[in-house]
Amino acid sequence: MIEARGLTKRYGDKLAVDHLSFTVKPGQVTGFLGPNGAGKSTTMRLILGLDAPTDGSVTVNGRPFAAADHPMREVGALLDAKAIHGGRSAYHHLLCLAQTNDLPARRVGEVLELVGLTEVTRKRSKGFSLGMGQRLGIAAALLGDPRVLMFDEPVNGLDPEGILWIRNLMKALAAEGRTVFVSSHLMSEMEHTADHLLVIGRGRLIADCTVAEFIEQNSEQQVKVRTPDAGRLAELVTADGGRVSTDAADATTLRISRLPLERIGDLAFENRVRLHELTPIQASLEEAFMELTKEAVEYHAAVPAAQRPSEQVEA
Ligand SMILES: Nc1ncnc2c1ncn2[C@@H]1O[C@H](COP(=O)(O)OP(=O)(O)OP(=O)(O)O)[C@@H](O)[C@H]1O
Repeated sequence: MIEARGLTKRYGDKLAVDHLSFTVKPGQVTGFLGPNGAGKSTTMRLILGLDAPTDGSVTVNGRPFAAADHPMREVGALLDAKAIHGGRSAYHHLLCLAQTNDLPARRVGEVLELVGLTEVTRKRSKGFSLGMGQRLGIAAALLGDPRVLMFDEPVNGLDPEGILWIRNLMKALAAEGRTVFVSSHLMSEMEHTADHLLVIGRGRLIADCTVAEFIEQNSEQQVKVRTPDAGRLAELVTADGGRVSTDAADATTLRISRLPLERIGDLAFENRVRLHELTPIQASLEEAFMELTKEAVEYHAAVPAAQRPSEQVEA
């Protein structure tokens, strides 16, 4: 369990973390989401005692982590996978960590097997691919068999097989009753991995809920309609209180919100508008996240006009 109360970190004029209060519970994967610069890494560093808060507090299993007697047995963290001594083999890197943390040497072999690095245990980590480095970082996090695990952007730069592996590992660790806290700016990834979400923007907490609640609260249900009579249907839907957007590249397809799918079908039937498709669209976590954090993004890129989504026809 991780508990933050009024956690605040200021760097000069910059309020990187702004009065964050949250609880990360065991037995589930908690995704820590936010756009670039939102304060995720700073929060993780504060949890681990690598930085001191300007105000507020954070505890791991009821105590500040800096006070832990056996840190690696309490928390396993993957913050920067590249922060390893490249000249050492995977085996020696982990052995060194085990010895300095009073952990049995047999754990080294166990975690190497768990992360699938048994074949390269004697190889210098300098020659490791990004994915192998990530696995080695995770092996180090698991060395002390901790109840709390923290991963900062663990899938960055990984191939689909590596992403799937990390996803399944995190779920398995949570199913064992551990606390799993994972940061990402990849919404699509969290959608498949996290049970619970904490979303921050500009250092502030903007959502603390399940994935399903997050999508429901932050996005509109839409309906995709394909019809050879799109102009007529758009008029009917708009007159009935619906909101229509069209795709500049495909004049026969409409996206409709604010009207139930059944009502759209009835309107088409009553007015002899032929439909070729009528599909409900569940907004993805990515879309819900963009909607929620659009005010909290630090740096906006200009979008060329041709790439902007459709034009809106308001009711
Ligand atoms: N040591 C530091 N000195 C000054 N400013 C800092 C420092 N560390 C972080 N910041 C600033 O604090 C803010 C939060 O940064 P942080 O790295 O925690 O965000 P993040 O959510 O992890 O971002 P990203 O997804 O890009 O990694 C940023 O504006 C960053 O520039």
